[in-house]
Amino acid sequence: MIELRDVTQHYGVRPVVRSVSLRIERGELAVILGPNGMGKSTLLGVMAGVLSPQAGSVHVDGMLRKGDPEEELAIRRRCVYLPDNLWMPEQHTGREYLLSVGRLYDVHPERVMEHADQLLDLFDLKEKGESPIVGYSAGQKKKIALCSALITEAPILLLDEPFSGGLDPAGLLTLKKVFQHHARSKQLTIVMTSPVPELVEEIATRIVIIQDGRILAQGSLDDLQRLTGCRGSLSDVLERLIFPDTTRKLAEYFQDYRR
Ligand SMILES: Nc1ncnc2c1ncn2[C@@H]1O[C@H](COP(=O)(O)OP(=O)(O)OP(=O)(O)O)[C@@H](O)[C@H]1O
Repeated sequence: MIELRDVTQHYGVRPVVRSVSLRIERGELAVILGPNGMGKSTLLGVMAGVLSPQAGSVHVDGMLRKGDPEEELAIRRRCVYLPDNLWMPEQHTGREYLLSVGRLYDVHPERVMEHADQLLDLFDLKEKGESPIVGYSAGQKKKIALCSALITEAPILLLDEPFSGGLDPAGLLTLKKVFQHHARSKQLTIVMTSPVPELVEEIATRIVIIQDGRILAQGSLDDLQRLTGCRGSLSDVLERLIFPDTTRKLAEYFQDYRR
């Protein structure tokens, strides 16, 4: 379980996350959704402990984030955080990287070996996994980064834009199915950011819509549809909530274009 209590995060004097309170239960697949620059990655960074909020607190399974050093260590063992642009040791092969991350998280060596094979196969990296990461395409690097989060078998995954970075349709589908399975069957808590509703609509059990660093609305798609009175897709719901002017602006633009 992850709980944020009245969290505020500034860059310099500028508040980017403003008084956010949020509770995500075990087994939930929560998506922080909103337009670019609204504070999604910052909010995730606060949950991950890479940023220290100026006000408020973060609790993971009842332990205070960045409080007692032993509790912080226990939290780090339970959480894996994947930033959008993960640094990876590019001279090593994808397989070597996965094995070292698995060891770091104390996964049994035999299990790590077996799981690395399965993940490389699942994401079509069986051959590529044997060569240095430096020679991977952008999508292949993204896949290895995602595999490195999965190989930890950590119960809490914090993922910044896991669906971005050039994943192919097979990669996107695989990732969605893996996330759904892990949340439902293994009761993993998965929190991810995304600016694109279409990519997360079918898997999110909770959608947290962020605008200007505040939670505008949250709940299941059903909840958000009820709130907005819109029975359409998540994209339609988001348009009602955040982009009510988009259709008008497009009409005006095309009108001007014809002149
Ligand atoms: N290190 C930083 N220093 C100063 N300002 C920052 C820093 N990181 C982000 N910001 C600013 O904070 C705001 C929120 O950024 P953030 O990356 O959290 O948004 P986001 O919703 O994740 O955006 P995107 O969808 O584009 O990834 C933006 O205006 C951004 O310019």
